[in-house]
Amino acid sequence: MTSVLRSFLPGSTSTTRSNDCDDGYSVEYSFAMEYSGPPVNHDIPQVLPIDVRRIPTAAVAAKVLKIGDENSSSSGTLGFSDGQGDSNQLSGSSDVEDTDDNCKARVDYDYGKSTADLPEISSSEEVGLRDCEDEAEAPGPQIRSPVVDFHEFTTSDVNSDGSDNEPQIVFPERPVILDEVKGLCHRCHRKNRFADKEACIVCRANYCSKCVIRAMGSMPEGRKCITCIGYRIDESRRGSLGKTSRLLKRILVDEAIKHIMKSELSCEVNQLPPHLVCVNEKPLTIEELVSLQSCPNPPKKLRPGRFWYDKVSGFWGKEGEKPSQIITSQLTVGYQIRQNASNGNTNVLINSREITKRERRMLQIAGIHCEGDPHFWVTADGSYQHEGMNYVMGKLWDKKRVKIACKALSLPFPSDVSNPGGEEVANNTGEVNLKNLDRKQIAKFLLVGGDQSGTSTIFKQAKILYGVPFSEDERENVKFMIQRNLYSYIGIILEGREQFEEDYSIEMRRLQHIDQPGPSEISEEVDEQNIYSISPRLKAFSDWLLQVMVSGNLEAVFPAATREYAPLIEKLWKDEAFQATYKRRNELHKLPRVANYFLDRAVEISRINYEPSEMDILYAEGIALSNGVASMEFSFPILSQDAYMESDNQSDPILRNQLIRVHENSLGGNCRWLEMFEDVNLVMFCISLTDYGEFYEDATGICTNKMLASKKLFERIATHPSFAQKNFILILNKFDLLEEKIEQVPLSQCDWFQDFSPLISLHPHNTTTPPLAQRAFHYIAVKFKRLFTSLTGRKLFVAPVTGLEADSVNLALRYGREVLKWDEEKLTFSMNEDSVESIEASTT
Ligand SMILES: Nc1nc2c(ncn2[C@@H]2O[C@H](COP(=O)(O)OP(=O)(O)OP(=O)(O)O)[C@@H](O)[C@H]2O)c(=O)[nH]1
Ligand SMILES: [Mg+2]
Repeated sequence: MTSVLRSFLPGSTSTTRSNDCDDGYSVEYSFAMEYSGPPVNHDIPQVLPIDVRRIPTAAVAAKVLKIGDENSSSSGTLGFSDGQGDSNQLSGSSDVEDTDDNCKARVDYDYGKSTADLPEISSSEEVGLRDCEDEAEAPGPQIRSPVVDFHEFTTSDVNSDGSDNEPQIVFPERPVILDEVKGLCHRCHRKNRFADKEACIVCRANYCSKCVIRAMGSMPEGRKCITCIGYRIDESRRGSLGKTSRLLKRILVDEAIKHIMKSELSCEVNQLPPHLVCVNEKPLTIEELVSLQSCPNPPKKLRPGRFWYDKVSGFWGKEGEKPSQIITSQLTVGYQIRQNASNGNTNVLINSREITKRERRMLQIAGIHCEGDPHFWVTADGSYQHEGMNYVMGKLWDKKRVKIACKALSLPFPSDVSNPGGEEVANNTGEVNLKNLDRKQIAKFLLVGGDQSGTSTIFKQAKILYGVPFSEDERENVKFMIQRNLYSYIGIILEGREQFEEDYSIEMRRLQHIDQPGPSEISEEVDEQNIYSISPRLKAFSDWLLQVMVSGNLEAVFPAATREYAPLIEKLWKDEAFQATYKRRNELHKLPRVANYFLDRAVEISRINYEPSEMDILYAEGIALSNGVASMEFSFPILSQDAYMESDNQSDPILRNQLIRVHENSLGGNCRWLEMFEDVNLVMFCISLTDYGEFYEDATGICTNKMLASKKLFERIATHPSFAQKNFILILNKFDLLEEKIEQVPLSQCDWFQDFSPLISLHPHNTTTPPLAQRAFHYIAVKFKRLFTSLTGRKLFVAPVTGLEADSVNLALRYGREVLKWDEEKLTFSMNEDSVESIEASTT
């Protein structure tokens, strides 16, 4: 039987179009295409209005391309009819061959302008047929265009899987056309290898920009030659469905492209034929395919083929191969999984499937014993147990080592561990996805240390460094703490003033007594001359403050009393006696070093409207902000100086880190709360380098060296079962203070450091020997390294730090990140070696 192609051309029926699409043509025409016919099972007639640009000379509205069931008897004949119903028969075209009773075609164009303005359109081009004239002129080999070959629609096209389901229509296939000459347009046969071409997604025939619209019409099923409409796409082109091309962008307006791409993706005939996807040996029905493709975590780039699916765990793979993906579990697709679905030969079963060697290796890395041919039951969340036992042994996906192992062994790992099925991903916005990403990649650092070791300083420094803002509450708390501390520093100075005043009086009296031994008027005179004496009002304030401090009520009085006493601080600051004492503040041993930083701005800080700067917050000492447990998330910014580093070493801002600071006191007796932190990746243990020369009296009155106390805490944490496999970095903090202290206080103050005997150069200008502080640091570091190795058999990393210096803290934290990276690389490397070995062993 013959299909009839009809061109409906009002006014002019068979003109030849010079199909120039040069730039500069801005005339648009629109046309619609309607197609109906049995091979295409369209419920709705496809009428697609399309704006086409750059069609020469006139505004043309070509509309309605219709393939209908007319003239079914005219074999080898093209029928054209004009708008008035006249028809022109173009017979003898051997290119036209109809094999389908049911196929009908009519091509109608409606030009909105007078014939003078019309482009010339050849009779056959609307349906993508070879233009005889073009062919005659066309250079190069004369390749004949594909024949119009409508598929015979038979009952065999109705696919039935034997189930009760409705029979499914199987769309016909068309052989692809393999051009022998590259760069040839299939319609005009002009050759230009460099010009963009558009290929038919069914037969792969290429068309140049001049011919594409003529060959493909309004593209109701996307980029198909008109003769390929109703045919299944070439599966190798599935990946490009819906992705527009440069050529289309050049010749069509955005709206039209959008429309075509939408149709290309959504029209029924272009969908993956369900019967070609076989899951657990069962060809899918359309319903099964839809449920598979619309599940929250569908198989990626699904193509026709044979697959296996473990519906309990969600593992998915090609038949005879290892799993390639974890899709949503519990989908009702396919038969029961076969034991040899993935061609495993390990005698280890997961959900009735014998797993592959790689999977067994992954289980071993996860610490799961695979001896004795075990049968495991693994659910979608990674919970695993021995088959038949009601005891969950653990969760695969919670183990970091498993993630690394899967990466190294090219095994799938759930994209979102907390939700392996991906339900949330499907329902939520990008914000949630970002959170998931963060959760996935976060590296946790636990910063822990003893009293005054500097953990809160390092924590605050990290906040400032990585732009993690202090909250309003934190700022307010620190403000009050700084103001309270200020009063305590002033109290210490006032206490010192009393002492200096008394010392001064005694000295003056002694001197005057030497000059004029005699009665008591002298003492009154001495008191008046005492440079450390203050006015009665300030004296009253001083007495009150010292009293508050002695009674331990400073916290109760301040910050409430700040407003009231701020003016007095200003007065005090101007007072000569106070200033004289302040000048001698180095003699006041109770005054912390950091006090200088705040006392220099005492008047400003005591004001009610004082706002602490980030530096103030950093320097603030006392119980606030990071008292107890504090946590922050951050990422390392890529620094410009990193540019010369290998790209691998550059920190990726997407990689998130979490710094958790915890003080010894928050760990409870025997550090029993430490197990709360068992999921951290790195422990940063902080010790103050000045501890070696400091002592404290415990509750029983025994004097203990602080370094030994820190050592004890270190031992306890290093050997804690929760941290048995963790990386450790020892932060030796307050290096700046060590530099000063080591010159005055020998390291041997601490019993553990008795054998520190650095060679001291006799030459004062010797520059080859490192400074004493450096050697002391090195010595302490080695002491701790040996201790750690003896306790754990592992390696300890050590970093010198000055908590008050940003660079120093930055380096230490980046060092931590590097340690984690090395660890991951080491693991990956060892696993790769192992897997290569095991794969080699299995193949030999
Ligand atoms: N000079 C100097 N001072 C430091 C350094 N690190 C911390 N400090 C100071 O040492 C004191 C104690 O530091 P913190 O960070 O509060 O110590 P901590 O670990 O929080 O200990 P607690 O305060 O007992 O909780 C503060 O006054 C800090 O300003 C440092 O590297 N150099
Ligand atoms: Mg502190």
